[in-house]
Amino acid sequence: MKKVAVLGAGSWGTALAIVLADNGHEVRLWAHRKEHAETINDTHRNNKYLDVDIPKEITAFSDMHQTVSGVDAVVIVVPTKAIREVCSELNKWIDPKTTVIHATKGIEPVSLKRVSQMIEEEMDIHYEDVVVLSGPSHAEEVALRHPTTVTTSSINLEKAKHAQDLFSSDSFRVYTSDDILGIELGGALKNIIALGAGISDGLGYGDNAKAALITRGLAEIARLGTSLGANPLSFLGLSGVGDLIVTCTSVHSRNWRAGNLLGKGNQLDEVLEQMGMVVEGVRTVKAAHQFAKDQNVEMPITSGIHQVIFENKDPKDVVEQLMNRGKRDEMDDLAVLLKERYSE
Ligand SMILES: NC(=O)C1=CN([C@@H]2O[C@H](COP(=O)(O)OP(=O)(O)OC[C@H]3O[C@@H](n4cnc5c(N)ncnc54)[C@H](OP(=O)(O)O)[C@@H]3O)[C@@H](O)[C@H]2O)C=CC1
Ligand SMILES: O=C(CO)COP(=O)(O)O
Repeated sequence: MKKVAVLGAGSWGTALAIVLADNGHEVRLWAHRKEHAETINDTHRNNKYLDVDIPKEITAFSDMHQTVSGVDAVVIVVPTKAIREVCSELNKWIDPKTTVIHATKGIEPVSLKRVSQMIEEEMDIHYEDVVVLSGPSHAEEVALRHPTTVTTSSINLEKAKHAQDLFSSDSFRVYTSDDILGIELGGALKNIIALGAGISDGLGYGDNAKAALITRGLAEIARLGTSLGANPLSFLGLSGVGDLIVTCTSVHSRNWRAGNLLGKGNQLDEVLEQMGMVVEGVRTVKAAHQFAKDQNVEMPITSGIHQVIFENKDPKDVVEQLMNRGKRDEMDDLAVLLKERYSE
């Protein structure tokens, strides 16, 4: 049995805390609001975020020092916009030997940093030692112990394996990878495509359109990721196509649901207010749009979703624009990227 701290008491932090508690670990779940931690301890429920009973082995805290003292691992699961603030506080109290895992899916606008890079900037930890946990895993299903598969990835494979050992169970199968770049990008960028799948459904389009978005979305994710140095095969894995499928097709997905409301004609502000939970794709689309320009990589779907969300463009016009792009060979650029990578 290990002591593990989970920072972030939203839906995903709570579900991951349950996986760890089921594995016999002593789990400390940190909430940034004192009243939130007290409610979890008093009721063993976290109703706003997840409709399940929380095992007694999980204790909620709001004091960071108490939360992380003596733990073997810390799992950071706050929204991307809170990563820097939480990590800079964590850095005051964490023992340098502690394994640092994050399960957040986003890219920071303007700086274009991935979460592991933000962690390195805010903490006394080498980037190589940070672990990400990512894959097709809706909190609602994980909390019901439905079969789920994810990947833990770090340049330091020993750390990725440590995370694999902590989380692996009968219902939660964990693979490892050393391509943290590809795993983080896959997990973050799929949220943009899920917004698009929701918009498409909201407009009344069907399964053909969604399959097109998933497949061509994967192509542009792989295009950007490979141009940044990720292993193209990672995008065929759990944190690539796996997470794209689950997020674009599940009613649990907040990104899909937000997109669906946008497609039905609602305004972004009212959609986000209605959601009440984090919709990471909205900030990530800003970052990816900038990334694509900087890298000179074509990301037409991302650009279209940016136009709908931030440039007030009618989604139907964006669909028309996507359908009427110049004719091309399906594998054009991907074949070139793969050839470049494997020709040495
Ligand atoms: N939900 C899911 O199924 C999955 C989510 N993820 C990823 O996990 C990350 C977290 O998402 P999720 O748990 O779903 O989000 P939720 O919207 O369910 O919860 C967000 C949590 O973060 C807290 N929070 C907000 N701001 C801060 C802050 N400044 N400091 C500390 N805590 C803060 C909120 O607290 P309060 O409300 O009290 O302010 C709330 O407890 C995201 O990157 C998401 O993409 C990944 C896989 C699956
Ligand atoms: O990442 C997720 C599932 O793997 C959760 O996606 P949403 O944030 O869209 O709910």
